Amino acid sequence: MSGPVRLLVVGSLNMDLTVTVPRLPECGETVLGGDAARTPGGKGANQAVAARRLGAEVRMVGLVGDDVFGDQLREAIAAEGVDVAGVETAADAATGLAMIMVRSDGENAIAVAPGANAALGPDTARDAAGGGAEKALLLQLEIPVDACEAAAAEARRRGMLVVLNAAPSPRAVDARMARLLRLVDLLIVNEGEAAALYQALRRSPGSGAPGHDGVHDGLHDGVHAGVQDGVQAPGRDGAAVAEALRSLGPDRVVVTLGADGAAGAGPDGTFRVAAFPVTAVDAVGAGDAFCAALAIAVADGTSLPAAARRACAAGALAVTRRGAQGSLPRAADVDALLAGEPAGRR
Ligand SMILES: Nc1ncnc2c1ncn2[C@@H]1O[C@H](COP(=O)(O)OP(=O)(O)OP(=O)(O)O)[C@@H](O)[C@H]1O
Repeated sequence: MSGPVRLLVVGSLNMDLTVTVPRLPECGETVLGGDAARTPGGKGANQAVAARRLGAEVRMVGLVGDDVFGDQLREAIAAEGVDVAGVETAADAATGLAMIMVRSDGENAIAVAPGANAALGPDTARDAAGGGAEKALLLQLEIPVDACEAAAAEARRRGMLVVLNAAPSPRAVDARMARLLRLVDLLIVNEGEAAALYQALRRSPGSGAPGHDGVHDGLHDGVHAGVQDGVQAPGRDGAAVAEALRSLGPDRVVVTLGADGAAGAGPDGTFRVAAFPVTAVDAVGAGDAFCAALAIAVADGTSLPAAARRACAAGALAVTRRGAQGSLPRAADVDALLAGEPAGRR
């Protein structure tokens, strides 16, 4: 490796308010929970911290509100060593807020109030991508799509690797989302996000997406239904779905499959990566650790399957600990798990 990978994250910062619950409430129901916690989060900030802990040099660009949460978020990621010069304060906006419920088996449900994140404009995003010497740009969908598009276009013009974690799930692939996807080199989605994009792909005429055989398959051998907002995942397996999603633009696509690992597709074909067996405590942060690890490894020239294996190790370690940023593993932890040391020894 020729020094640390330099990564730019243009994305969200949220304060996470987390309550542990014995089960996730039904509509109209109140469930009495246990401990509550207030911790720094937001997919952008989480992935920035994850990448930093995994050894990258990271610059974050985003917006917080003019309030105490905003100051706390900026301080939290600065304390991790992330460059926060591009994290600005939006006047007249509250800091983004995420309400998280975590079930005892680690599964979660989340509602986000975007606040200042929604005010991040395309000019700021474009300037961010044009103003550094990073090798890769890492984006998520907790900021406006036109900001992502502006950053991605500029990053691509500069020859950077453009990575998009299409989370939270896009509700529709409208013209702007379609344009963004065509600017992306590496797309990372979980099962629900993959299902939503796949459905959109199949609805578009002449998409070339494989047909549905009438069986309500999950993304991976029928283990999970892959349902998000009523959308049924139609593919037979994650690798086939990843391959189909390449027709949206990204050359490389990786689908995360929770406790079943990940699947992907690239110019060299499709692959599956098994999950590392761990005791799940809290799934929050797994996706963020995975995305950061994958982006760094691919930016560093690692093959996609090997990068996905490393990312699975990072994701597995994140589920063994509570919280979002607090649960993110360090490079040495990932190296140890890849070398066969059981998770939790560190
Ligand atoms: N229970 C688990 N055991 C082992 N590895 C896991 C487990 N859950 C997640 N992972 C790892 O983390 C990766 C990301 O997890 P997942 O597919 O749940 O993403 P996500 O839905 O984006 O997560 P998040 O809940 O953080 O938003 C998986 O591909 C897998 O490698």
